[in-house]
Amino acid sequence: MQTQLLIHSPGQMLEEMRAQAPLVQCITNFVAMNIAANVLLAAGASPAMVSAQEEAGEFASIAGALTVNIGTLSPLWVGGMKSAAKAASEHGKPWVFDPVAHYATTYRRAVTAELVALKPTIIRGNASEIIAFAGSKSGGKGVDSGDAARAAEGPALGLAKQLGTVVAVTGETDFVTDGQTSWRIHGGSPLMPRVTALGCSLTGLVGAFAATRPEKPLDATVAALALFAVAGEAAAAQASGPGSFSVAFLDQLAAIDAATLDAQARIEAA
Ligand SMILES: Nc1ncnc2c1ncn2[C@@H]1O[C@H](COP(=O)(O)OP(=O)(O)OP(=O)(O)O)[C@@H](O)[C@H]1O
Ligand SMILES: Cc1ncsc1CCO
Ligand SMILES: [Mg+2]
Repeated sequence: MQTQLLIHSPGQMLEEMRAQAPLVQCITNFVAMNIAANVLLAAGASPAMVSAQEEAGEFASIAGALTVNIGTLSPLWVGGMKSAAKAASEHGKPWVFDPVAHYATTYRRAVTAELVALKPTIIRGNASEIIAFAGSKSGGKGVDSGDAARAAEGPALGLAKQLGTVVAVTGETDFVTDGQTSWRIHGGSPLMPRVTALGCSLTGLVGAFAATRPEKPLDATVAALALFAVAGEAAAAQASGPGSFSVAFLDQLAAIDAATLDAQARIEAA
């Protein structure tokens, strides 16, 4: 499709990311911790799950990027999330926010407002999460999306303009925008939402690409989503269900090279 319109092709970004193997600080939930670390390692990055308030800010100053995910939120997490986000901003490091089910409870809404005020570079969520930011009623059920990704494109654009961040909505088709330029990424598989925490893991991978090209958060996000889409499609072709998909997906994240990614990514200007 129109990959050539991106300043950096996803393949070129993948090569650069693997050459750098960036250190990505992932403050993610208890469910995602293991699969997210494996996804980053398979793709070629170096994850570190460092979240304690006593060290999260200091660590953010040495990491290439920070990712923050509120999936299993409790007071234990919040101090570390905030000090890491502040330190990342102060040191000019990109940070990615994954607002898991932020609409579900008063507590999640309050913590989300505090984190958004710390100016994430990129927000990555499913359709229900992005729709809820626009104040519209979303169809989400807990952490799972209940809305079509297409329905979240308008809210994503509005959110990107309002906050001056890159916003990515994932689902059957992904949509990424910085409020000016927008892309759709096709591919992936319906098996992906049947394996827990792949979205959380993708947020970590967005962090890895953003660490590689901190000055290009839009292109970096597109590259991460394109790698997931191509790897997901290839893994589904070999899988007989969510279990074997999960294994094949990690193998594909490691096996896909720059040329394959550029040849198979289906990226459309939106
Ligand atoms: N129906 C689908 N068809 C193709 N790909 C999909 C589909 N649903 C999700 N994906 C892909 O799955 C990955 C994770 O996105 P998803 O929207 O499921 O995240 P999420 O809801 O935040 O996940 P989680 O909270 O379980 O971590 C993305 O790469 C997305 O493109
Ligand atoms: C299942 C689940 N519950 C809280 S976080 C999480 C991982 C997917 O978001
Ligand atoms: Mg999610």
